[in-house]
Amino acid sequence: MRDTTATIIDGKAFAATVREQVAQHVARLKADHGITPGLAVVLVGEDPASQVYVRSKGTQTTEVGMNSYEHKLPADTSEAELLALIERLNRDLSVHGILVQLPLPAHLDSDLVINAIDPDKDVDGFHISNVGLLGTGQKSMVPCTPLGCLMMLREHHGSLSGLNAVVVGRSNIVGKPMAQLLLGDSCTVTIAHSRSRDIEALCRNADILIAAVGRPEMIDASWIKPGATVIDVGINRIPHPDQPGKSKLVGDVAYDSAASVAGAITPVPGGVGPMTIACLLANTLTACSRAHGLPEPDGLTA
Ligand SMILES: NC(=O)C1=CN([C@@H]2O[C@H](COP(=O)(O)OP(=O)(O)OC[C@H]3O[C@@H](n4cnc5c(N)ncnc54)[C@H](OP(=O)(O)O)[C@@H]3O)[C@@H](O)[C@H]2O)C=CC1
Ligand SMILES: Nc1nc(=O)c2c([nH]1)NC[C@@H]1CN(c3ccc(C(=O)N[C@@H](CCC(=O)O)C(=O)O)cc3)C=[N+]21
Repeated sequence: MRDTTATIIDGKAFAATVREQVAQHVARLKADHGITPGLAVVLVGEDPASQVYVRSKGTQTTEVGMNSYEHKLPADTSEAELLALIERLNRDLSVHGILVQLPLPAHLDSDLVINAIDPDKDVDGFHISNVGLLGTGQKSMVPCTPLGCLMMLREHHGSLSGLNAVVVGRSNIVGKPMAQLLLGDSCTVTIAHSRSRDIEALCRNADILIAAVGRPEMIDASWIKPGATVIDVGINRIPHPDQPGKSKLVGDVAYDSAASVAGAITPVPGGVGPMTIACLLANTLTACSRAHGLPEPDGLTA
């Protein structure tokens, strides 16, 4: 039995250092070139959780010195209206990054909408061109959540080469791009999902375990190899156990249990979430630098 508990990987603190780097680059772009990066965020409908998230993106965007453009459209917006807005943002030279908040209302085809974004402005990295570029190891826009996870892993481990990585979840926005990035850093990658057999045993083989499932506290100590690094992507709001009527944010990992076995672990909140937003700002800066033919910031891309 290990008598130590895991190192906490502090995503909140790391995100603050990423934002500080972004802010310094933005200040230089302004001073030397008179350019201010701009991020447009499009929200369709009134999902309260999405509204909170969009608001915090807007605040952090202006805090690092970028322009933030928020477009809030009613839930019954037609596909043609949304595509017309995206076309306008594609042509707008003051907009370097475009993010369409997902999920979209059911009457809108999210693949069609995402693929209408200019791939060079696709700061989420969800456009099929960026997915293809990432999959073939070419320069692309890298999805923010997996990029944030990769940054924390590189910071903690140095090299990831040869490590066994297990990604639980195969979504287009987290699981699959995460697996591509880990493969790019020479991990041996396994992707597990709802049909995987003996998923606990697969996970117990992981030096790096990424949980991106959306099931509150599904993964506990018994799934984890002693000393492994655990990255918890899950954001689940559950009824508060002690305070009736209140809610609580938990990950896909049972934190206390997992921390008794893992070597390092990210908390929820304060882990992957803040890094996601910091990487969105980093991607916007990268997109702006590329658009103007200027050198890209070091250490902020994959
Ligand atoms: N921190 C952040 O910045 C972000 C956090 N999130 C959070 O991450 C989590 C995952 O998000 P996302 O990828 O969009 O979710 P999806 O619902 O799109 O994908 C979930 C994946 O988990 C798999 N899965 C579901 N149940 C099980 C199970 N019992 N055992 C094994 N695998 C299972 C699914 O498998 P199958 O394909 O077979 O159905 C699917 O591949 C959510 O909690 C979300 O809120 C998401 C984005 C950003
Ligand atoms: N086009 C698009 N791109 C996204 O990247 C995207 C999206 N749509 N839709 C929703 C998911 C979810 N997501 C989160 C980002 C940050 C936190 C975050 O900062 N969480 C804080 C806590 C926030 C709170 O207290 O509610 C934390 O974990 O510490 C959470 C969730 C990005 N997503």
